[in-house]
Amino acid sequence: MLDIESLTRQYGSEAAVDGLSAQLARGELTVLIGRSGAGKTTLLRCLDGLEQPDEGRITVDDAPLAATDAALVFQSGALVDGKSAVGNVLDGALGRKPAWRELIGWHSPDEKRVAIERLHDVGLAGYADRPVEALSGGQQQRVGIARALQQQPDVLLADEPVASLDPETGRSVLAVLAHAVSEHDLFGLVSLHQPGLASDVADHYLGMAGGQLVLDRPAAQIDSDDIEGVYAHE
Ligand SMILES: Nc1ncnc2c1ncn2[C@@H]1O[C@H](COP(=O)(O)OP(=O)(O)OP(=O)(O)O)[C@@H](O)[C@H]1O
Repeated sequence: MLDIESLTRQYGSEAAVDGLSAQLARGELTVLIGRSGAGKTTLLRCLDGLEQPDEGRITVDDAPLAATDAALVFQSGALVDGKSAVGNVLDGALGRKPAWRELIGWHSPDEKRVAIERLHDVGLAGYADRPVEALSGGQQQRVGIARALQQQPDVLLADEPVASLDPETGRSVLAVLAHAVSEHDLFGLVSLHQPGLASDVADHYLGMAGGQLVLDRPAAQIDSDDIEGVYAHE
């Protein structure tokens, strides 16, 4: 289990995440919903180690979660134009390598083989050498997922990864995320503004309002009133 215990992150006098406790199960995709400003991004950034909580803790099987255990897929993919798909995937793991390797961008043949496998995982086997700017938005998001997987995370996070995609493409990208989570037995947490897009692949839903948890339920027990209830909170 991944345990989030009484997590608080303050910005000045405002708590963006306010004493939130929740659990994620391994191999499951949890969808995080809530109105704009509810605290979803802040929670994801605390899990990714980009923000330090003011209070509370995050543990996996009782051990503190390290920043290197989590990988975050950004809304826009955050890819480097001019680089190939496989080059972008390889860069995903660079922060974990010695500084000299980061400087010259050196990758071992084994890392390159794994990066090609990650592209295969996300349905982009034939696109390794394609510059990322010559890929569609959905394909770019798949590269972003492969890039996160290259970091060999235990926790796969995604912050509104399908916000800029049409519904059908968004669904297919979420299916790729869900597949990666179950295939690699990860803890998966994805924030979404259109929860309906995840209805086929979500295992669990968390809802936030005003930094607090207002919904925590398995997908099998969710109905539209539950979802609307989250957005009804001020
Ligand atoms: N770096 C920051 N400095 C000050 N306040 C911040 C900062 N980041 C977020 N906040 C505030 O914290 C609250 C939660 O923001 P957050 O981005 O986590 O919400 P969100 O649910 O992800 O919203 P959205 O769906 O619009 O992305 C908001 O009131 C926001 O203004």
